[in-house]
Amino acid sequence: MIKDQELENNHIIERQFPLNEEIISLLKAENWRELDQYFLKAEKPGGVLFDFLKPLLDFESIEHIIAIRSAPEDEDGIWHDDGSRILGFSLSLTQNHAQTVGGELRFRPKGASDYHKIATRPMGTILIFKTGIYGFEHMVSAVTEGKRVVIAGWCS
Ligand SMILES: O=C(O)CCC(=O)C(=O)O
Ligand SMILES: [Fe+2]
Repeated sequence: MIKDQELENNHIIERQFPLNEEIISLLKAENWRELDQYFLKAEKPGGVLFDFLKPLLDFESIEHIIAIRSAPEDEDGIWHDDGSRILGFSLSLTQNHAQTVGGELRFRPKGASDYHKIATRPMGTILIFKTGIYGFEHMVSAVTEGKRVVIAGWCS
């Protein structure tokens, strides 16, 4: 059950997630392994990410991946709905978002021709959105300049 009124009404919302020095130094060092470990802990009950998302809806577990897209080899993603997950999120860890072109998150009711688009967000911004369970789908467009780094994840 969704508990956040803004998420309920708007289907996709943007919040600021508190990033600490540890995350920022791991990012600068491109230490993806340790960064992944950090979020494995953060997404467990009592962890910072779990507790951050908890007020928004009822869920039991979180999974994540570190998704990196960079020009020029990047390609458009495909429309998808995150399957049986009840919520999707995309936490930007993009350090130079002003120099990053493309990498839009596109979001729409399944099969609609029009979509809502959100350019690559600054580091610390988290987009939280409804999945196919609620009749929505999303995709990420190709990064045509720069590099986009996000923690993409799902609540179940
Ligand atoms: O890269 C993103 O912002 C979202 C990625 C995504 O939708 C997914 O991995 O399911
Ligand atoms: Fe997704």
